[in-house]
Amino acid sequence: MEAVAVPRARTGRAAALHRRAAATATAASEVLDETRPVPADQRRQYELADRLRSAATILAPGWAGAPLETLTAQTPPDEVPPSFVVVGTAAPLDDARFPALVPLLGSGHLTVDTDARDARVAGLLRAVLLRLFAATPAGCLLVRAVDGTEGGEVFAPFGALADAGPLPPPALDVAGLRGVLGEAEQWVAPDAARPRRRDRTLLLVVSAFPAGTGDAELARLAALARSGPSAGLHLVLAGWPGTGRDPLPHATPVTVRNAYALVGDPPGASFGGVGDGAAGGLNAPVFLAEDPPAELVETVCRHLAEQVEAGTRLSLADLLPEPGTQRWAADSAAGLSTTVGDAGGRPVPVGFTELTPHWLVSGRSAAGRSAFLTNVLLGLAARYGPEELTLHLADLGPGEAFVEFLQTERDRTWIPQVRSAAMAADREYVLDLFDALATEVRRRAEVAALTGGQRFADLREHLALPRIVCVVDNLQVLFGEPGRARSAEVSPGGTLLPGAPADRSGAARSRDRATPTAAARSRDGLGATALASLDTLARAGRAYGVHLLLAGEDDLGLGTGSGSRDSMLGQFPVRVALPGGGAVLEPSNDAAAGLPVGSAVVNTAGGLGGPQGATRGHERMIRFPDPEDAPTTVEELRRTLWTARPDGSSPPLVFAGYARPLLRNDPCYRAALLGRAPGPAALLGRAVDVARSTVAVPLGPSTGRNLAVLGPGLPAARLLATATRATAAHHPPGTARFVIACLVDEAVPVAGRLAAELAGQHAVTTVDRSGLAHLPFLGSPEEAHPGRPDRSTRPDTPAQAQARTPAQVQPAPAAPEQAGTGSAATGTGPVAGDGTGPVAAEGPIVLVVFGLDAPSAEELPRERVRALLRDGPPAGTHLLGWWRTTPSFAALLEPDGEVDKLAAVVAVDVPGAQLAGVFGRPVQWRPRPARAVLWDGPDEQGRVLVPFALEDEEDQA
Ligand SMILES: Nc1ncnc2c1ncn2[C@@H]1O[C@H](COP(=O)(O)OP(=O)(O)OP(=O)(O)O)[C@@H](O)[C@H]1O
Repeated sequence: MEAVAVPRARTGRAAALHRRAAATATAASEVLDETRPVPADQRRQYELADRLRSAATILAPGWAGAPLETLTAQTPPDEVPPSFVVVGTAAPLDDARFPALVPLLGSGHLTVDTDARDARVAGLLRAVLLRLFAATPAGCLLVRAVDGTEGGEVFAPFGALADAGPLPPPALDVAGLRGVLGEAEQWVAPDAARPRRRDRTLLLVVSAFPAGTGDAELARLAALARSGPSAGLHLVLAGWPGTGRDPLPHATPVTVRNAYALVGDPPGASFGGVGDGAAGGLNAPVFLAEDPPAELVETVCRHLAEQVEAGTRLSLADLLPEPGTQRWAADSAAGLSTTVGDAGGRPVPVGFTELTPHWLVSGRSAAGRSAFLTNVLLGLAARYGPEELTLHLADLGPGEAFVEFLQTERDRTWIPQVRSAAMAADREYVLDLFDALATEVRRRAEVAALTGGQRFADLREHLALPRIVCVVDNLQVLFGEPGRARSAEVSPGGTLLPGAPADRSGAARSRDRATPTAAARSRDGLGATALASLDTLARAGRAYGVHLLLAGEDDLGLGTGSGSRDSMLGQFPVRVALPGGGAVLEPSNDAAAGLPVGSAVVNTAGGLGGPQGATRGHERMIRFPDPEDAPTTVEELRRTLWTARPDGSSPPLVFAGYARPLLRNDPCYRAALLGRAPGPAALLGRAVDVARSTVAVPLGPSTGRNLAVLGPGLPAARLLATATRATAAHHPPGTARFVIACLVDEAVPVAGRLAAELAGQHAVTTVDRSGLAHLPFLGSPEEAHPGRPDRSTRPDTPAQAQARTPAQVQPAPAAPEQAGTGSAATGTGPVAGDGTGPVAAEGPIVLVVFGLDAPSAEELPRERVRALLRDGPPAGTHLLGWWRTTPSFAALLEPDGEVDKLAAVVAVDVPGAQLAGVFGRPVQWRPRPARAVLWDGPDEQGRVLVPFALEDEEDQA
């Protein structure tokens, strides 16, 4: 019984299980029926699949939709990005299949409900990315990826695209996701200043949302989805959380099932067709696109990277406003902004505003610093007119800089925003530039105070106030040793206009480079003064539209790398690190390591770094073009801007540290020749300053209005000769008398030429040493004033002197070569005291003596020379003298006497230490070629000047 009962029971249980299974199957099939595509009429399915296959070859040809096995890395892209891309194979029947296409680029987005931790989804993403990259012309598709899967390897096969730019390494965490969102938001933000390039598309791909992704990020994605398609932004989001959240706007949703996937309706359309009554979506199961072979992905990416590198070389035009946009349309009230380069296909703008007032740019020599600066300046000049922007440019390094902006001998156009420019500038020039800018800041501050403390943007409503950008390159020289960067004394161009470069050729940019040394760290007095001025200017300038762009090597001598968060450096939030320029970033920020030429790290947070691998909103790696590759663009831009310059614009004031000014071109000299000088003066050269002032020693009728030239060599003698020529020009021809004595052999040619040249204009008498000793105003008291007590060392009046001259002054030599030092009488010159030349009878007398320190000069009693210096000028006699040794001049000073009671002193090649004895205080000056320093007046700190070159100086050398 028992044996029978058991099978029965089992049978009963089996029957019950069967019934239950049948009921489950029925229930399951009811559920599945709701979702599984309902098989339609078979024949129709075959026909439809056939038609859809044909349609797919048209809608998604080649890389967009063809089977991968039919494609190779050499298969070319289409001319425009594909509108559709295949996501899998739809199979309404096992043997009726067609490619499942979705619209993406140009129209919408794609979401997948499952993330890439499911290998099929990872494969789908790689397949879609591969197809889109390969189907789009190189450089037109930019992808930003977020990979929240463990290990973050979903996009690893695309690594070759990282360096080239189209697909930077993916963001791996939520901070990175936010960075990518920020970038995408910028992409869609309407911004007139940098219109989007219409030939580029940004695709944001998320393989899985990183841990910590919250509602805020998802909401930002939804907002991007709404505005993206019309702005060229598209999203592919795997793991898009569907539950409790609306579908992503404008997206085609893909839902992954166990064996297949379902493709929902694309935005604004239905697969089912009108009136089909289907629940929506493609009415067929879709087998997702398979993971493409890794080698194919790598080959395609390598190929693409090469094309991007070669084919999308940036050109200067990419940084300028699009052709056809209105010139100088931008307003600088709120700030200036220009495109400095390109980050992964996106233009990168950087500005000068109150928040980012000043920039530091660093790069080693030949790192493209000039190229970067030129791009920035041309970009600004193209956007902001002269009423919005003024530029001051200075380069402390040797060589010709900023030539693109200035007049040359061959091309007289210039960039009209440039007010001043200096190449191979002296440190004193930059100091003067800072002073001039500080004065302008004070002026603006005063106006602001008068108008009730208005801000810059408001002030502009009352006043024409351009923003000012001051660029100083090779700033480290300012804090280094004086003269470290000096290279050439004479202009390489030889026949330069004063201060004008010979041409704008690239060859002129090859420089004799100065390398900063550790010694540069110890600032001298001038360096310390410069730093203090810079500090003041940086702080005060930001609120008044005065901006600094400081460039150079290493830390620019500012100590940025020391870790000190100095508050002055805090005024420079924008840091640009070119190759070798990582010192302007925070020490822990190694973003600039290994940069190639033509790229830079642009950081707007004072060089601060951020989490490794994360996309940093405040930092971009950019590429920038070499403007030398686009000479025509530069040329056309300069000409266009110059043509549009406001009426009355004058060219920039240019200082070229390697050039020597010529007397005949000097404006004060020309004015003197035309009788328009304010008073007699000796002109020495041009100051090392922004205004390019002529350095003059007025020779009025007051005590001590003489010139003492100190210096051991011929440059000092030449300076004396030129100063004398200039003095002569201040007197109408024939109204002055020049008495020239040369007591040292080496200056004989210089003195002779001078005498010959002046003889055509004035009475000139050349005397030797004994003639000098017997001059009425220098001789012994008895000789000078017979019968008069020697109170005074006052010389004869000019009339007295004139009365005595024929007897006591020897005529000038017949030819310059004959001017000598040995004999008492030296023959007759073309103009002499014999009344045969254009002789001045009553005019001032200028006594010019070369070599007042010579042993023969000892015949001149010191007290007589002193008296002449002190009392001669009121009586119309001025001494212009050259002392080769400083002590011989210092000996003329009375104890506690002030030098300015005797003469203005100009030193050529005399170290500061030797001058202390003359001025009674320490003098900081290291002589350098083609520079002199003038002290004229009791409080004079010494004015650095470039002495005039003699026209024939090279012959004489
Ligand atoms: N974006 C670029 N891509 C490729 N080459 C570049 C780029 N910019 C500049 N160069 C080239 O690099 C070299 C150095 O450029 P540049 O003169 O601008 O450097 P620099 O840093 O100013 O040099 P230095 O200050 O030492 O004179 C030049 O031959 C220039 O043509």
